[in-house]
Amino acid sequence: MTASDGTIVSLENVAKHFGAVRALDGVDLRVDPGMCLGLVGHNGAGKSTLMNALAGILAPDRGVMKVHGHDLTDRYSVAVAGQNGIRCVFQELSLCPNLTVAENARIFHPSLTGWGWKRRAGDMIAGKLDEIFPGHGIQPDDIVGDLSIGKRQMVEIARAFTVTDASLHLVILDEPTSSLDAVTSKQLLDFVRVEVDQGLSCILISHMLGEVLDYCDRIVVMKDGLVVAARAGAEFNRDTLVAAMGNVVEMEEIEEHEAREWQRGKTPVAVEAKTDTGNDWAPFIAHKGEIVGLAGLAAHGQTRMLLKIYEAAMRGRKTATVSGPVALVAGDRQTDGIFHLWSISRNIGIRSLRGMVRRGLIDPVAEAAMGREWQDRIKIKTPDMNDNILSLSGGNQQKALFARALASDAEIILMDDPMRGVDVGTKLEVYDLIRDEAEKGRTFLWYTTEMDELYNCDHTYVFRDGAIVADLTRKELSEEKVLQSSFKESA
Ligand SMILES: Nc1ncnc2c1ncn2[C@@H]1O[C@H](COP(=O)(O)OP(=O)(O)OP(=O)(O)O)[C@@H](O)[C@H]1O
Repeated sequence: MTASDGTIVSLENVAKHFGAVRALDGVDLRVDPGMCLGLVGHNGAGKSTLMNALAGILAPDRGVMKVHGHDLTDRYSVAVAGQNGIRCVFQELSLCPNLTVAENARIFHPSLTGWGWKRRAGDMIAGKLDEIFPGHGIQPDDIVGDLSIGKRQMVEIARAFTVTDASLHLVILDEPTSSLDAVTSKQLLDFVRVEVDQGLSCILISHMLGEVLDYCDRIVVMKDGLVVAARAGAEFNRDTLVAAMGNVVEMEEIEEHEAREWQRGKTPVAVEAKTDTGNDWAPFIAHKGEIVGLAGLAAHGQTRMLLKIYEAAMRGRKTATVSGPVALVAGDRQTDGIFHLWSISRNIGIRSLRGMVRRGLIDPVAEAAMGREWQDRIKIKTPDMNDNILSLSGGNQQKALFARALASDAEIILMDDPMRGVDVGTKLEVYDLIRDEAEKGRTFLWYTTEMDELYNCDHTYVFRDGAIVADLTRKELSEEKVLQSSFKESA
């Protein structure tokens, strides 16, 4: 059932307020069949709110929502979106962690009933995973909560593209590659392109501007709840896109990967560890003041190494040698990072409580002062730091986790893919902050799925199958070398 103009969805003048925050301030958006639409904007610009409205999760305060030309404003809901072939892959993944991969797939398909439904659901999701992510290594009977965040993201994406009886018209992908490595991200984006060429439509929300520029037919830029630019993808380049987002960063800054002066071994060892495999090409060593990268395909032992070091420092385990207090910026912020019931300020201050306790109680003035300082330093977008942490956009929650680690007394900071969902302007500021703190003697161990971020590191260990397979200096580092090491024996 398609209206005469062929549009899948059109939103007119859609607004949504959360108290004083105008998350959407009158947005128009239109998606046509066979279109990959890129949606970009700074953290808190309103992208996820707009997509939540489109997925039927949030009811707008005003505006018109039309699907296939029909005005559904008054009766729009998740069920109506689903019936009209609109699905969403959420930034904060929506899988049930206690169910298997197959059972999670079944949730989207009520028609999968009767004898053998589990096997059929398993075959369906396995087939889609094979199609999108060949070599994914996920089994239909895996419990979702046991999977790494990258694999969970893959399951959530594959599930969104499964089809049984109802047809699929539009898949909204909210930062789908944020936990995927370069190889898996490309598999997904190539798949999306094929689907779009066959008539499906996708909305791709991403802070990876290269992805949006390379894969989207049309790009819409949001700023402070408004659409500020909407043009054919080919009419943008990185400069004009960054400028449209309202970022004051210059392109040279983004591309500048100038190595800092660093002589390895001139400072004492801060961390020494080995993987469990016994196959390491080099021991894992970080010196005081060093920025050490952890690279390779996702879930090849990088997070395990960070947790091993964390446990050695926090619980006195002999799994690694650590010279001082550590703080961890968790990669899976919903599960391991934020305290969901607490305010933003308390979430930041929790790692520094010792310095804030007066007569056995947390000093609210000190806590608020720390919150305000970090709000200014890394621009956490909120009207009130006493608001609940969940009132922040995804990228702003991630900034709060950064602030927690940097505000603490930790001499060693472990970062597990810490820039998930952080916008381009903030990233550059955080990179500078990390450099400054390293100059002052802090040690950073930085696992990242973003190749470009490794250029901020003094040297980089590449992991494969749980072992260290290469140790690249800043000068030796290249995407090709990291990929080579990720697939071959050593580099
Ligand atoms: N449930 C909520 N309660 C209060 N404020 C909210 C809520 N959800 C979103 N907001 C606010 O609305 C604004 C837009 O948030 P949204 O999540 O849409 O941004 P975004 O563009 O998706 O950001 P990011 O790139 O960080 O994911 C932000 O200022 C955010 O703090």
